[in-house]
Amino acid sequence: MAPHEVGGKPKPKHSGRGKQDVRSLKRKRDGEDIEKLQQSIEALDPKAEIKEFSDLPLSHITAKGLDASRFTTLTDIQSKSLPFALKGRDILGAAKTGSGKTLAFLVPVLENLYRQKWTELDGLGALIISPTRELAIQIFEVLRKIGRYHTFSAGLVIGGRSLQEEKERLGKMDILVCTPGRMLQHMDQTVDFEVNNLQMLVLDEADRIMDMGFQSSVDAIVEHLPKQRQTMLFSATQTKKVSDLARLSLRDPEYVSVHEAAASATPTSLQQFYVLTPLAEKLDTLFSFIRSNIKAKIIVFLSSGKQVRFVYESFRHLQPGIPLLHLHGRQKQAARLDITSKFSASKNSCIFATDVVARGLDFPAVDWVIQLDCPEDADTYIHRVGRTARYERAGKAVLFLDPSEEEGMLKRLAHKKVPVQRTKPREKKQQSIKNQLQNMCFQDPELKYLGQKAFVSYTRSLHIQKDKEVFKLSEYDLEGYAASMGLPGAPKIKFQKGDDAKNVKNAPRALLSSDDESEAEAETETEKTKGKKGEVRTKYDRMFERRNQDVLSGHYSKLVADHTVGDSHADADEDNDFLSVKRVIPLDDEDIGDASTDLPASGPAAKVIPGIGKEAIVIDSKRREKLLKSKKKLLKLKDKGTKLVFDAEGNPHQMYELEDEEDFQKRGPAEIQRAKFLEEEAIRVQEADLDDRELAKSKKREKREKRKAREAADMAGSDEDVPGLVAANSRGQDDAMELLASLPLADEEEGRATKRPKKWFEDDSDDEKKRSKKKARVLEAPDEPETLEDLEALAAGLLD
Ligand SMILES: Nc1ncnc2c1ncn2[C@@H]1O[C@H](COP(=O)(O)OP(=O)(O)OP(=O)(O)O)[C@@H](O)[C@H]1O
Repeated sequence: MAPHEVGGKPKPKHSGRGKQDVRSLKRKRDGEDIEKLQQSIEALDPKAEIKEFSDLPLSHITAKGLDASRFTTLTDIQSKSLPFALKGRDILGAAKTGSGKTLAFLVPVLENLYRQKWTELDGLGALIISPTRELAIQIFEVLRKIGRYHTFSAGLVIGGRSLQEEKERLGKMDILVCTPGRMLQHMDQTVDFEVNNLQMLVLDEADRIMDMGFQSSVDAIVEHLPKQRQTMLFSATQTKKVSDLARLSLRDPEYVSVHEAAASATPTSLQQFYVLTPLAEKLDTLFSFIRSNIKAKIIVFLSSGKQVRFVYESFRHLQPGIPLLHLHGRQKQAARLDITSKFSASKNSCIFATDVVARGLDFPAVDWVIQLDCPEDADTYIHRVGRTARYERAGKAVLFLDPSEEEGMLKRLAHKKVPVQRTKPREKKQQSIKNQLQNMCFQDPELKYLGQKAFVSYTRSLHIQKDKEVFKLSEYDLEGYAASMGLPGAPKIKFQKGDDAKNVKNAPRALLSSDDESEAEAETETEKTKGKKGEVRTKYDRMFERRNQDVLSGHYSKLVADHTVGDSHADADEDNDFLSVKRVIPLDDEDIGDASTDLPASGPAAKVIPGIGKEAIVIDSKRREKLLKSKKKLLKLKDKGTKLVFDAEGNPHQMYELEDEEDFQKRGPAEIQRAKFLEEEAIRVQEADLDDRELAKSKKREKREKRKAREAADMAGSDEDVPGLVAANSRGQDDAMELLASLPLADEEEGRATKRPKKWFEDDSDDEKKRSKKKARVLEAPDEPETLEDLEALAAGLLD
């Protein structure tokens, strides 16, 4: 949480009695102010046409904050809802994107608490719920700006920080801006978090909160709150669903829907177009568009985080000449904040984003909103285009439609009063990036893999769309799309029945399997680690829950086989795959040389691939790959090498070469030659044996003589003493007993071992393990080291 004193102005210092006088005077004056304010509010005609903030009965500190933030004139939604909200009425507010809804609820929050002289001793006064972290941060920033002269403390509860730290500060807050999941976690877990006194509840982007899978969280939050309170719901696309009202226990709410009678549901300063581009051409069209708008600020919406990552990564390589950014829910919070502020600050850049993250965000001066993947419904369309043409600024939006989507989507947009007109990309500006993408995917397996995942997630999103009049899966050219992404084929996908696009897409991340892309924000720590019944789910549990586990592995093995060996034998056992990507690597010397890149594997996975004549290796697990990063293991796989002998002319020969058959015959029958060879060799061995014996004898003799000489020298320099103590004295020990005393006794050794202070992380079993390890090591050491490994083992034992 980022706690913050909303009003942070230093108070003037006074001393003694003077200080008390000033305080009581101030209190009296504030009391009068508040009383006057209250009267003005009661007298306020909520239907009066109010144009300026200065015409509203606001406290001087809120007025000063608004003025300092340069807010003077009211927007439509502010002018229509503020009088009711200031009077404490429940509000159901709907207004177009970028029309100033944030101030429409923040001003009443500050004012109504101020008039009640709210302090932290009263507990939490207002709770503002937002569907996404980014939007919550944005609301909090506006609150800080306009509330800078107030003395309320306000906090952000959006997750991503230490729960404990948040817990400690929660009790001191007057106003909280939060995402639903994290808030609920605190309500359930934080002991002294007092919400019984809450005065105001605000739901920004209420329709989104409701259909993003947060219903149950919101229900649970509302259950903790007192029934007597003011509730305000704001959204760009208002629904008057009775069920929603019942759930939030709104009391006689005022419907403020400023643009209901307007000719369009989108700002009039927004120009909206659509282009018909078959799926297989949309990346080309997008790239051409970006290339010809490199001085603009562009947002491109895609259907999933994987799509976002693939398009971002591949376009980055293509360098269109404009800074590229990407934003999706799988990014870490800090990275997301960094990206949003970079995009906000930039004059020209292009950001690829998913819906959930970018919803409600107020990026200044966006020129273009591009919808590369068709939105799931007209409301999503409205939210997306709402990122441009905000607060009286101009903006343009382009929707990319596959011919099969055209009729259905245009019908939906017309129904929601969204005026779009068809436009065509200029032929001569159109350029194809298909070949480049193919090259890139061929050279960079990571990118190809990303492309495959993006393809799968996109296709799946089409499958789970509810509106089958718009999304007709069989009519898309999916093979063509895969090819346009640079993939050598379309991965096969098994679809699950009964998936609901909105639920899957908007459900909190934790509720989905890790393969699903969702950017919903209400991820709680408990949800993250625990399953439905509260049991802890491990990485492996999640792995087993994944759908379409073999989609990519099967496809990938095929690709690799096609590309690397041109033979399908490589994936003969692909049916046994478990989400594994096999890489087939021909085993030649260069491959072995570069152990850091593609490593061949040993063991059962090694196969001879027909067609290349060499042993090739299938890497089917990370563990195997890691194991093989040892040069020693690699050497085993390498050819052993052959010993050569050189003749007088310096020509190399094998140690044993077959001699010419005719020469051999000339020397007589084979049997006689063999007997002769054996006789000669026996004589040679006998001679060699004599030499060896002679050598051994002379060595023994030499040793004996040396020992005698040493003993004679010792006898000459010592007293008549006990021979056993000679060695001790010869090492410079004055008293032989000293040496003996310093040696441990057999049972003392054991005693000392038990007395040895234990390291805090050791336990008895560790000791035992160590001891048995030592024993095992000694036993394992071979009597006579034969190989390099034996020598190493022996050396390791000696060092111990
Ligand atoms: N009275 C005002 N005077 C000048 N600028 C304003 C005023 N009210 C709001 N704005 C500006 O208009 C922009 C849009 O405001 P805001 O984000 O509140 O819109 P919104 O209706 O909540 O949009 P969305 O539905 O997309 O979330 C902001 O940049 C804000 O600073």
